[in-house]
Amino acid sequence: MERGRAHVRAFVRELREPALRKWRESGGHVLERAAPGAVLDAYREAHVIALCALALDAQNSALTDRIRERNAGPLRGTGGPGAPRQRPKPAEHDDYSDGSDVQARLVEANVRPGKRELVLGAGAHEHAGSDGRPTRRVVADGCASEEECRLVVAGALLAFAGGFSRNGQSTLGISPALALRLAPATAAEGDARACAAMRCMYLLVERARRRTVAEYGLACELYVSDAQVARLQPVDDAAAARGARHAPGARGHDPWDVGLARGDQFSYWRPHIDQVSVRSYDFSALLYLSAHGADFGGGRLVLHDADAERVVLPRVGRLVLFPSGAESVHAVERVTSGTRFALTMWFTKSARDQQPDPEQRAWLEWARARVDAQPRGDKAPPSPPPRALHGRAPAAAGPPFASRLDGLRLSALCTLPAGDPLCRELLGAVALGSGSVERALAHGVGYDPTAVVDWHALALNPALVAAAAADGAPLPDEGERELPLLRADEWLHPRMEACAALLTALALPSDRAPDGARDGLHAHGRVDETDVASAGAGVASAAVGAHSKKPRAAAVVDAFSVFD
Ligand SMILES: O=C(O)CCC(=O)C(=O)O
Ligand SMILES: [Fe+2]
Repeated sequence: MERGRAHVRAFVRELREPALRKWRESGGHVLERAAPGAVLDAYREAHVIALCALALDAQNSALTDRIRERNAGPLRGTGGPGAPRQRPKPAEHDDYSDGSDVQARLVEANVRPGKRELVLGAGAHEHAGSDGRPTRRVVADGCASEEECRLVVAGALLAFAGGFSRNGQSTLGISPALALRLAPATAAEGDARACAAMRCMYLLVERARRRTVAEYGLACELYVSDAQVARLQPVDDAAAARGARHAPGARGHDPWDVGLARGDQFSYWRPHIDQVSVRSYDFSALLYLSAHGADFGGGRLVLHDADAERVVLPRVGRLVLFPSGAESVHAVERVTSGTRFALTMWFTKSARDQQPDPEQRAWLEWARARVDAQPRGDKAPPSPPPRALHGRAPAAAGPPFASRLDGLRLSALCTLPAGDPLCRELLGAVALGSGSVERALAHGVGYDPTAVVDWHALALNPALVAAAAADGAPLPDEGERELPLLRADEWLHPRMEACAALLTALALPSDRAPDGARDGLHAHGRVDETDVASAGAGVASAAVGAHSKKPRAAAVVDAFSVFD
């Protein structure tokens, strides 16, 4: 084990510089400009670890491919777990109508060169909108502090680690799934630091919701319909035209260019009406987390009104509000350099269309109570909510997860998007105890609950590695840079073993394939088939020639991949 750990440490040390470079390219430069503190350092370290894990996964799959080639006959065309996946092509949406005649007509009428341009400064602005009807837009500065904005960016970066983006755009839904991913359950009660970014996101959404109620003098209740962190980066036209996915900052494919984050199929620079995408949206709210000019070039918000283009320049902590309907045809100008981060929110008057997740509601209520406590100067802010899920309290008092590992497993599972049926089922299962999680998996992805569950397989998920580091890892300080990395070796170690085993297998003469691969694995020592399956399902299946029997772990991993 010690020798293995030394390898992991050497590996991480070697990858540290390129991983840090990647962190900057994926948006970390926004944080560096503002001299990050200890918490942000921890998020950056977690990101570096997640990227190292991703690089290992990339190595694993490259090796897997080579072994599959070597073992060509029996494995070719079987569509086994290691085979390239056929993903459905996203629908083309660039005819500017989305099936909406109103949007098509208003874009045609209002998006044209030569219009005068007016910059909207801070304040409330009343004027005729895109459809000529009077409307009110609000630009409010200082709605979030620099520190809050940086924390949200740090958390989002961690969640985006190694993820693809589409058309330079990545979005991160703020949901219970993300809550579990960024704030493993064991940290929720005791360690505010680990879930600081998540709480901050909820707090800011709630602040924006209240501000919208106040600015529009609403007598009715207003609910959160959707909320996400959006990252925009420059993208080259040819790739965008192909709808290609990019690793942020990458020019071609590199070891980091793997991931699970969802890209958005829309081009953000395309003029649109928010209500056309989701009918129940009543108000759109944007809280900018990085600054036009300082953090990125381009990226201005443009409202295409009948008489003029009204432009908003994003600044850190600046909130923009506008009704989501036909009065607000808008687009974001292309980002030409750097990284633009925004918290994008949509509110609805319809109780039916609010975000339905019970845990999220519990967190929102907590956030509301916290906002209430602030002006009163209460010394003790309310404690975070218990994890009430699907109307059921956790099985026992105290933390709902028996161990830290339990929390981490579930945080990995919960990288599924909120609203996804499997995600729902899993979240519901959390409330009932881990036996039900297995049953939910059995139902959702054909996981075999009677087999011995090898949860270690979930170490494949970069979020889990990141969570391991974010969850209570000692904060690095000068001279102790490696502390979180040492903890990460638990998670990286099995993958290192798998890589080494595969290399051994590759060195064997090809006439011994496919058994050669299996022998190679055993020859490597401590690695038996179970270990290898736990280190990488795709790797294992190719390496041991188990193409006809889908390993359990692969079933779980596939479940993630269909949603990305
Ligand atoms: O980020 C912005 O300024 C606007 C984003 C937007 O229009 C959208 O996400 O629908
Ligand atoms: Fe929009």
